[in-house]
Amino acid sequence: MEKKVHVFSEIGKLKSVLVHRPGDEVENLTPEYLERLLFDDVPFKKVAIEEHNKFTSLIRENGAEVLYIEELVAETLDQNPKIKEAFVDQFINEASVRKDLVKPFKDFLMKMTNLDMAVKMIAGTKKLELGITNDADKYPFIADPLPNVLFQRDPFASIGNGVTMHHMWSVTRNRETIFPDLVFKNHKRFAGNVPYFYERDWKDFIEGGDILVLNSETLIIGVSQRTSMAAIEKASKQIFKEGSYNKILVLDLPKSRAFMHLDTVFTNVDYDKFIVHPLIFDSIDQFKIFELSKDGKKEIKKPLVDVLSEATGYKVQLIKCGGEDPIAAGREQWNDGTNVLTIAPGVVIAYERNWVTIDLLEKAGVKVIKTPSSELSRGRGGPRCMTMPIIREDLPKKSS
Ligand SMILES: NC(=[NH2+])NCCC[C@H](N)C(=O)O
Repeated sequence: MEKKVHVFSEIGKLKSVLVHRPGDEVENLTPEYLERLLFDDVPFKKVAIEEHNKFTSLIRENGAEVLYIEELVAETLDQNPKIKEAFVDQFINEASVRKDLVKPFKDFLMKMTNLDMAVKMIAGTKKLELGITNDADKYPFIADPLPNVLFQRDPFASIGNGVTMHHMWSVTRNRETIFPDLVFKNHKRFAGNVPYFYERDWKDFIEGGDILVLNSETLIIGVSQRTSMAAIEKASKQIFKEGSYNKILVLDLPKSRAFMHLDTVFTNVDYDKFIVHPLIFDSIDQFKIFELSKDGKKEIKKPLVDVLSEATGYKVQLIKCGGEDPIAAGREQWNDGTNVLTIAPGVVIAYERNWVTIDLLEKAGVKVIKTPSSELSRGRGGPRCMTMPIIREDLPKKSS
């Protein structure tokens, strides 16, 4: 199978996926920085790494290649030594490093191996590490940590054979897209073969947690706290022109942190099955559905389940995260109960803590592979958020 980007569904057998194993960045957090850095707690690194290793070994055991963003960055720089300095300059510039620290920080990074440097860029650098102990300014970092690199779902999205490279909603997360942008433009495996449907320096914000590749004709994208309608409309022009797509269903969600992305309330787990938060299920009136096509945008005034049945060609079943119990629904949604990674039609990896939702999925005939999540869940992201598929097998064409 070709090695570039190939993702024409949310459920086709997963063959290659991008992740980041948590590192020192999750220990470069204190309560006062959590809100700005968009992390909800301070994970115990040792256990977070063990949990992540377990998660990736489950993916491998099920037949997919696991790629690490920090390794791809290092390989890209190994293959193209001439671009290293410009990349370091760009990183320093985007990290808003204080003027007088630019030179020592650049020397510090340039001396490292490419892999150590990529890992360090994600981890953040403390003034202490450069021997600065009595700075008048008490802010401890030269460059902030990037704890949300754990969530590879968001900085870009694989759509068909191309990607949308995102302008992310927050200043802190927007720095993350420098890594995949470097890789897709310069790594031998991808360079010249991955069309962009969105660029990181376009102004409207969009994030991968809102993008769901339903099949080879239809995408579903959420308008959320993180993704604006303007960005979707802009991306749609490129996608309709260069991709195989002719339709984007837009779900206009309530804008809040608990529902920051579409995949915190909605995921596709089988040909005819979606897992949804009761909010979507019960309050269909609280959000609007639009259809974008080459002919423009129109509102669709039909229940979500009918819209999905039409788009998939199956009689769609919606499975409620947390079932009928509003406490279980609220708790499990907060811990990413809807945020499962589908690794083949009807087979998902889920956080084992969300047992009410897991039980309902199993009753609906979905195979659930459980993965531990005490520490991984502290950043508010689940198995889907932690992964960006690079290759999925195509789904068989539906005969009827
Ligand atoms: N696709 C997702 N739901 N990603 C979750 C990202 C969580 C992350 N802490 C943030 O606020 O951005």
